[in-house]
Parts: sequence; C-alpha cells; structure tokens
Amino acid sequence: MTDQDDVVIEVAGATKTFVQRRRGERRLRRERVDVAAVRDVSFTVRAGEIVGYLGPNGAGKSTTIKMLIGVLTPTSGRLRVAGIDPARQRIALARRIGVVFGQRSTLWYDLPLRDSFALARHLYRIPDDRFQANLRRFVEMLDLGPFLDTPVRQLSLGQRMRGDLTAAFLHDPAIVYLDEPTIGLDVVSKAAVRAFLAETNRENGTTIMLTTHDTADIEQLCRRVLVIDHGRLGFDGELAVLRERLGGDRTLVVDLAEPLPALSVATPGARVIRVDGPRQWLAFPATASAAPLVAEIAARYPLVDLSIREPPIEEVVTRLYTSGAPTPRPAPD
Ligand SMILES: Nc1ncnc2c1ncn2[C@@H]1O[C@H](COP(=O)(O)OP(=O)(O)OP(=O)(O)O)[C@@H](O)[C@H]1O
Repeated sequence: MTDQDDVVIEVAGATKTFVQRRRGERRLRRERVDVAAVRDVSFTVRAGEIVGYLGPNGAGKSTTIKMLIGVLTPTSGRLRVAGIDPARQRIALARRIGVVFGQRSTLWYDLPLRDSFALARHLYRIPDDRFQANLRRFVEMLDLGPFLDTPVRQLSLGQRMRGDLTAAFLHDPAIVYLDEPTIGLDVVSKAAVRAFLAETNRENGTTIMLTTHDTADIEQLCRRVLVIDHGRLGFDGELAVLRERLGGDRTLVVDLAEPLPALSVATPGARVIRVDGPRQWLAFPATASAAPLVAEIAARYPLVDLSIREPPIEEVVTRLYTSGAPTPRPAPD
C-alpha cells in the first residue's frame, strides 16, 4: 500500500467565499461584500489519524467542516473524502462519516435515547449483529445504561453528548468530525468523551477531525494539529513542533538537598522564577536543550531530583493567534 492509498481526506486549494450584505458608508443601501471564509486551504489526512483543527472564532473551521460533509460547495478547489466528492455525493458520503456538533444534537428530543439509536440503525441499514455489538460496547464505555429509556430532552448536557457520540459511531464510520465535543461538559463527562474518542480511534482505526477551543482535548487526543486563521492554514504539523516553535519557556523544577537562595546560573536564557524551600523553578527557552542547565546545576549545587514542564498548550495557542500565522509547513510525510 502506498502513502496515497492511506489518504482519506484530501483538500486541495479549497476556497469558500460568502456574499454578505452590509450597510454601506453612507448607510443608503446595503452593499454586497465578499467574505473569504476559507482561502486556498490544502491538507490531507490519513486513515487512523486524530487531527485537531484549531483557530480563533470566525477563522473558517466550521466552513471547512461543512465543505467536507458536503453541506457547502467550495467556491473553488477540490475536496475528496473517502474518495468521494462531498458536495456531489452527499448521500453516499453519509454512510462513511459521522458528525457531532457539541452545540446541536442529532438525537430526537422527544424520544428515549434507545429509539434514536434504533432510528440510526434503520437509516444507515446497520446489520443487526454489528448494531448490537456496537451499542453494547458504546453504552458500556460511555456509561449510558441508566439513561437509555430517558427522553433526550431530560438528559443533562454531558449525558446527551455521550448519546450523540454513540449515534455518530454506530454505523462504523471511517471518518468522524467533531465540532466542540466537550463544550460545556463537566470534568467527568469531558474525560469520558476523550477516552471514548481515543479508544474508537485505536480499536476501530476511525479517522477523527476535531474542532475545539479546549486545549486539553488537543493535548490529550491530537498529535497533529492544523491551525487556521482568517481563512488561511497557518500551521500543519505535530503539536510538539508547534509548541517548540511558539512555546516561549519551559520550566526546570529542581529539588535540592537543602533550602538555598535563588540559584545563580550562567546558562543563557535561564533564570529562577520561584523558590519554595528546597524546590526551585527555573525558566529556560523552549527551543533550548535542558542538558546544559541541568549539568550546570548538578555540578554546582546539591541536586536531589528534577523534572521538566512543558509550556501549557493554552499559552502556545494564544501566542499563535496573537503573533500572526507562523510559516506554513507542509503536512508531515
Ligand atoms: N452562511 C454564511 N454567510 C455569510 N458569511 C458566513 C457564513 N458562514 C460563515 N460566514 C463567515 O465566514 C467566516 C468564517 O466562519 P466559520 O463559521 O467558518 O468560523 P469558525 O472558525 O468556525 O468560528 P467559530 O470558532 O466561532 O465557530 C466568518 O467571518 C463568518 O462570519
């Protein structure tokens, strides 16, 4: 199998321009304004990847996903999902994909959860053995047993989201798009959603594209991220690379044999930022190796233990959005 055979999502030079009507300068009449929501975006996703699709509000994330599921037709460019042109063969594509929008439910509000699943089975013509096996597994993983007979409108947001996830995965889709799947959930539900996504990706090889503003989702699920801003793809690569490029400082935490005043270190860019008894925190550039700093401290002070902390991903993403788009980088091979 060649690398190309593995590609399940292909976006080549996709552009989507909306016409918006705005009041003109002299407020006499509304003017037509072209808004390029997505501009010349290209990327590919391989089978089995979990990709985080990030960007500030209005960046073009939803527009991209809507083109990928065939709801919007691109103004120009080419999209292929599982070999299918989404806008032209939306129905054929529906069998291959699942979609979860955190803010909107695909479940039937007046029906018990179980009936929404039965409808999905009917709609997607899921073979009975497959349906039963998937349902059993997902209900167990997401702890949905106690709610199966509850009408959806009586479910909490977290219970409803777990129901939506089940509905999206029941027909064994090859690709699932999730738009803010953990928005508004408590920590327990967030953890359940993330564990479910990680497991279905691992066990079923489901390709997952995840739009989120929750940096813990990214941290825990996505090795690769795409960052879009003002409709343009600004970064495509590993989260670790993004962090390295924009991360600012890492922190070396050292435990000394005794409490000491702030250590005086000569390693360029390193400085003590906090002292608490025998423990001290030293910031040093994320792009630098920790080795010289560790060696210096070990040689000059009674070092007992150490650990290195990466900059929080929140900080990295904020930096990315506020610093302008970094140099585009081709998708990793
Ligand atoms: N149907 C539409 N008609 C006109 N303009 C639109 C339409 N849909 C989106 N836009 C515009 O396109 C741009 C991108 O919107 P999009 O919804 O794709 O952003 P987003 O990255 O998903 O944002 P958010 O994080 O807020 O959901 C915005 O400027 C938005 O106003």
